[in-house]
Amino acid sequence: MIELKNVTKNFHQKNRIVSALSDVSLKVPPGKIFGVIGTSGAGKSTLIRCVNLLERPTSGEIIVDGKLLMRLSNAQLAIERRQIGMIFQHFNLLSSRTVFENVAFPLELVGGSKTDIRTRVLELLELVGLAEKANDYPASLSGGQKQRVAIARTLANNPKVLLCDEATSALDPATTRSILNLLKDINRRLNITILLITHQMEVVKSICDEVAVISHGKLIEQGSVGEIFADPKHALTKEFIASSLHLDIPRVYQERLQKEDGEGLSPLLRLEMTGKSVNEPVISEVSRLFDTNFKIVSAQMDQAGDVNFGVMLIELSGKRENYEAAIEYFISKHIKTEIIGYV
Ligand SMILES: Nc1ncnc2c1ncn2[C@@H]1O[C@H](COP(=O)(O)OP(=O)(O)OP(=O)(O)O)[C@@H](O)[C@H]1O
Repeated sequence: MIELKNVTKNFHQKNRIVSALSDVSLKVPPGKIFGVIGTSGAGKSTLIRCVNLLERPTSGEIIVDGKLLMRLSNAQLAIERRQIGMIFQHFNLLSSRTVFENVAFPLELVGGSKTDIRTRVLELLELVGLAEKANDYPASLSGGQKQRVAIARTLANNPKVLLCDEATSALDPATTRSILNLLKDINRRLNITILLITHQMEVVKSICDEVAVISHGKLIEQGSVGEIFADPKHALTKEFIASSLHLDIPRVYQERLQKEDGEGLSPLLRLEMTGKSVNEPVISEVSRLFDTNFKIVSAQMDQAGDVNFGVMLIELSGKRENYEAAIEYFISKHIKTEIIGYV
């Protein structure tokens, strides 16, 4: 549905050239959610703005729904852009218009009877769960509600493609989840293809089917979310995954934590499970095989694509030789195991 072929974008700044995208190629199949993740300045915004030609690539091709956008006249491009919705980090609502009027705006631009517009706007507000806010102004809405209005507005003309430019970056975690759920719902119910850019692996993990990692204007790795989480190749990809596997050591444990093993102490282990880790009840096996006991101190287990992964802190107790064997066993099962200390 969306294809970027060898897209390069250079910006000319005074007497130097900034290379924002370099030979970027990707394909987003119809009906899929594709995420592009990268750190600040990697070229994410430039990439997504190239898809609807808000930025014109220096070279390469942009193909959306079979049309080579860079070869279209301005009039043809204006028509094609109606198929491409876009939402932004800061929502970009019109502050002097009510929620209803914001959503009606794109419909007024293409013409239509007042009754048709009203019916469509109310249907869209229902879809995003904001029917009761129709007459409110954006200033009185929360960030999440503003993004819902922006989503309703961009869906007004039935786009085939939705571009999301850091759509949840300005939102708190709970609101982020509700907006991501809404995007997933829209993707399923309306079969809209979504391309999103983000710096948060959480976003990729929760709704994307496929992901590409961008660094210094180049795509360094791409694949299905399951594949990438199971077997990340590039150090940056590993870092992004690790950042989504964060677990704090509870304060009572931090206070008791010793660097060295000693009489009466037990190791505190950090176990990281990825797609390579075997899907077996390893912890209870360890307990049985090596006569050790374990206590789960904290855990964050999740699913990305079809891969189970997560991180867990456990306190192992038993004889030293037993827990050493247990650690060996975890490692043999491809569970990344680290002794944080002894408690
Ligand atoms: N209009 C412009 N003129 C000159 N340089 C630009 C322009 N837009 C972007 N750049 C440069 O291109 C590179 C990529 O910028 P871009 O905004 O695409 O990155 P990003 O990954 O979206 O970053 P962020 O997450 O911080 O928004 C940066 O070096 C940036 O300074």
